[in-house]
Amino acid sequence: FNYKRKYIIEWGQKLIYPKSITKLENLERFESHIAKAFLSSINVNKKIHPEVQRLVHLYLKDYFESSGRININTDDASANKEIHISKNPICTYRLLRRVQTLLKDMVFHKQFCHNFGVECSNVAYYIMQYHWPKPEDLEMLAENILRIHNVYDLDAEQFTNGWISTAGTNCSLNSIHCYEISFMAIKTDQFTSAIQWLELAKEKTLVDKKTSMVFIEYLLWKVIEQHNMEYDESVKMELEPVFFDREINHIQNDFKNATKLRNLQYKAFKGSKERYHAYLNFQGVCSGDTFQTDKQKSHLFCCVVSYQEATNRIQGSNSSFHLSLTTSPCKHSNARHLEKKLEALTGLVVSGTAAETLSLLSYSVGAHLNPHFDKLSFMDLDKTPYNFRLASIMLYLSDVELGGATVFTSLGINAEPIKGSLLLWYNFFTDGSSDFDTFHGGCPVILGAKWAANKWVKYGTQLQHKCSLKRQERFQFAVNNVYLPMPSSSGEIPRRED
Ligand SMILES: O=C(O)CCC(=O)C(=O)O
Ligand SMILES: [Fe+2]
Repeated sequence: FNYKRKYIIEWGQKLIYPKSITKLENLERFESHIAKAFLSSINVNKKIHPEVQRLVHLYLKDYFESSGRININTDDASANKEIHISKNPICTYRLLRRVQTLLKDMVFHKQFCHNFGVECSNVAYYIMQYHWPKPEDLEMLAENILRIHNVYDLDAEQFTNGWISTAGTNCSLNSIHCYEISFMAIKTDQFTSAIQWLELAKEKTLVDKKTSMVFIEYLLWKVIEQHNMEYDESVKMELEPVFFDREINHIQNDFKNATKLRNLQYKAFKGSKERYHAYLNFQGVCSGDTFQTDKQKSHLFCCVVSYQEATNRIQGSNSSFHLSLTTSPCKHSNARHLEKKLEALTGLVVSGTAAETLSLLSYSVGAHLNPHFDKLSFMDLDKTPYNFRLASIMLYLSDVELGGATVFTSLGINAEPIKGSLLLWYNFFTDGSSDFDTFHGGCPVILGAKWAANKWVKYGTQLQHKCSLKRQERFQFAVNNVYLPMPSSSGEIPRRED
């Protein structure tokens, strides 16, 4: 029992907030309860210490200003148990920041527990289990926001005002938040982004007066100098770090007339199979671009097969982005059921040692996975061809509101995650050589959460698969023991749905 307790606490502490969907959701639920409790006790209340009262008001104001909804009516927002905040990167930033600063300041006031006994004990109980969000949590979330902004090339003003795509919320960022995000950009040498976020901070300061304009301007001056120092015409087409296409003048918003190298470079290297250009193509394809010819498109198969129950039970695990549960074989009785379905679906043996144990993935807002090959397992110490991953089967366990596609950067394919569907590809050709077109990654989740699972099928035991002496021929897909029709020379494939 003791061992288990220790394990749970350590596990909880290791998983930092921005990576863990379940932790973020728990924090959101906890906060909605505590906000409701504050509201009711502050209305009834007795004598509250004026400073505590000020802190509680500050906290509640922030909470109701960024509760993840468009129409806020106080009761509705705190009573509703639905998850809103942790599905939106801006709301999540506000949530973590509020708990880390405002709630902590309030709880640590020496009069707080005298005035709010029940709430005091509830916070203590929560913190025992999950710990306070740390500055690193907020930094990671700021990086996620920068990533979403960069990869999808979003309009910064709309984004910071709570509009993402067609989804609006009441969560917005003020001048201090924009400054904090620019600071993260400086810290990670993303000077182009830092300039944009500082300009935003400057504009917002004019209205909200929350930061020192002089300080922001000074910082902006320094960042522009840094950008200009590192900018050099001759490195324009080198991919790192990312700059604008010219030096920036020290006049307001001059960056708006500069082209982002991200876009120039993408134009120049779109579709390039060079590994060096993969991230550029990742950004393009994540943003919805595809660059296949019709003939190439015709090689993609889409078939509907009956496939339902197996995925539901796996949800709810405390796995975080790319922290997969590969080390513990799934003992669930559904596991064999799932394996059987996968075997029928693919014609591959996926049970026992023929495949790796199912591994779970989860992506919270802003989380992503850089482009890579699957062909080698990082878990297996024995890196012989027996353990190579012949095929990757990826199951989508959830829908994602926005973003989170799986993209193949040299093929220019973009697969949207759809709950209950799976994506299957071979990492090798039938002659045993690697298929370099399988370079792929997971796009940042913009809104919502993404749950997926991987079943990697090992090369070793798939002897029933015909090998070939022909160079670079692709394996066929055997669904329910029937090989799917391959494209004809005209590129046409008969459609098959069963
Ligand atoms: O989440 C995705 O879309 C890709 C995941 C992946 O490629 C992997 O886990 O190896
Ligand atoms: Fe992968």
